[in-house]
Amino acid sequence: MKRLPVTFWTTLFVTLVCVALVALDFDRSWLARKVLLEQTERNATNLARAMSGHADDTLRAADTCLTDLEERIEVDGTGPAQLQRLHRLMVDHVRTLPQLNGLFFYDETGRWIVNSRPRLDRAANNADREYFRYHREHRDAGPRIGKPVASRSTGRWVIPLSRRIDKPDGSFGGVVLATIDIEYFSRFYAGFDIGNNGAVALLSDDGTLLVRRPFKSESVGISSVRTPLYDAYTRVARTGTGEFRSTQDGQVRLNSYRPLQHYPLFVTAALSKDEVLAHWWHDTLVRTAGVLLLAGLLALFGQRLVRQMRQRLRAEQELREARDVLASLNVTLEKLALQDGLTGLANRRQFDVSLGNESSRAMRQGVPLGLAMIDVDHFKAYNDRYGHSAGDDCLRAVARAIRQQTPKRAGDLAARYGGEELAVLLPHTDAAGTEAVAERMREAVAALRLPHAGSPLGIVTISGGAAAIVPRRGIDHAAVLVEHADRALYAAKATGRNRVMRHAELRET
Ligand SMILES: Nc1nc2c(ncn2[C@@H]2O[C@H](COP(=O)(O)OP(=O)(O)OP(=O)(O)O)[C@@H](O)[C@H]2O)c(=O)[nH]1
Repeated sequence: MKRLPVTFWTTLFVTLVCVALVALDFDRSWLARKVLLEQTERNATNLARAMSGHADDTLRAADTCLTDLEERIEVDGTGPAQLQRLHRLMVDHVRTLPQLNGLFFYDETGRWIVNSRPRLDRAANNADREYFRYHREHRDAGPRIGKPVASRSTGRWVIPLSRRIDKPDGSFGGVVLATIDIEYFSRFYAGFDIGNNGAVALLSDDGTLLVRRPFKSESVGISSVRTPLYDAYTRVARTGTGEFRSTQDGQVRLNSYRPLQHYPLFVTAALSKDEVLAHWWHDTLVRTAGVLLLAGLLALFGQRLVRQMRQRLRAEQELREARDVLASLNVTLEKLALQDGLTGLANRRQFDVSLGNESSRAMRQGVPLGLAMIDVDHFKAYNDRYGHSAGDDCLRAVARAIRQQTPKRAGDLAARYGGEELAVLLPHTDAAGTEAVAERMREAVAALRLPHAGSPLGIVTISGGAAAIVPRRGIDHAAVLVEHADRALYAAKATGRNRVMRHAELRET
């Protein structure tokens, strides 16, 4: 499988980190929102429970007064002394129970008989009130909670709580009424922290709105039957929570609703979802902006890093290629510098270096160093007859034959010494050995049988001069060796060519 480049992994890593950052932040925000909404729902439920208990207690205290009054009227009658006592009792109750706006007793015609007010308006008549008509027509003994009305005696909004009075014969004997101040509930509800857009309300089971915060007098007594909240209360469950849009102000709220324990009423506490989530939105937007900025910076740095890595990798690749080109160029240059272009043998420069090195080595080791100087016979004539280019070909052929005959020991070197003159350096070789090698070379060239009309033999031949010395310190042995070999070559030329001569002095060494 192809290995993916490091830039790919870096890009992948940076991308993953960025995505993980954003995903973690999103998850955290969503969890915070969930927790906040759950907390809000719990708050609304606790509020509804407190309201329900409070309303129950409020009504029960008022109802207890009514039961007390009912019993006294039915047992003691309504003589002047009894009425006076009833008046005192009513005043007492209203003083001690802050929720009570007033206590009243009307006879069977609706006439005001006694109440908790200091002055009694005997001309007033409440026979037209809904609760009065109800008790006149129904015999049930339980208390009745009526629709809120503006009190005739005080002008304040009150909730009527009433009970029927029976005469000893069981016929209708009038109504005792407690009016409960809506203000009392409003004051209690004002103490709740429901934010700016929260709402709480007390409603009767028939859907009539009794008290609401925020308070609007035109809302008191209206019907909530066609609201999603009432629908849920009557059709789904009498205790529950839900998200409903208010028909009063159009706000979506988290509602918790529950009935009163002893009276046909229910309460609802509703907290505005938008308001609850406003802080969360603010926090989330600020943090998300931060996280996005961070991720953006990371991506930017990552991108720069990857670009730099790419550039570096490209530069490294280019460097490697340049180095390879340079290396091969160097090899070529080296070869060019050390090789003779025409014959492919070592050039004069390499010959001189090798001669110096081998001479020193031979001196250190005390061994002989042999040198054969070789020259093509009558080469001028060859050139003249066959042309310079053919002369070059001839030189190449001679060089090839000499290279083939050059021993392959370390240090053995065949070189073009200059013009048509060649030199063969043979370390560890004495004069006889050198002569033998040169002789083999001569034979090999003759065996080529290259035609040479300018030569008495009719073929290309070579002459060789062989010499060897054991170099000693203090003398330029290299120069001496070349001179000896040259002299031997000269002798070979002088004595007829196509032969190899050994330098005479060497025989003495
Ligand atoms: N074609 C060709 N000729 C060369 C080259 N180098 C030297 N020569 C020729 O080799 C000839 C050498 O001639 P000489 O040194 O006078 O002697 P020769 O004709 O070989 O006669 P002997 O050496 O006495 O047998 C000259 O004519 C040079 O021009 C070369 O690279 N190519």
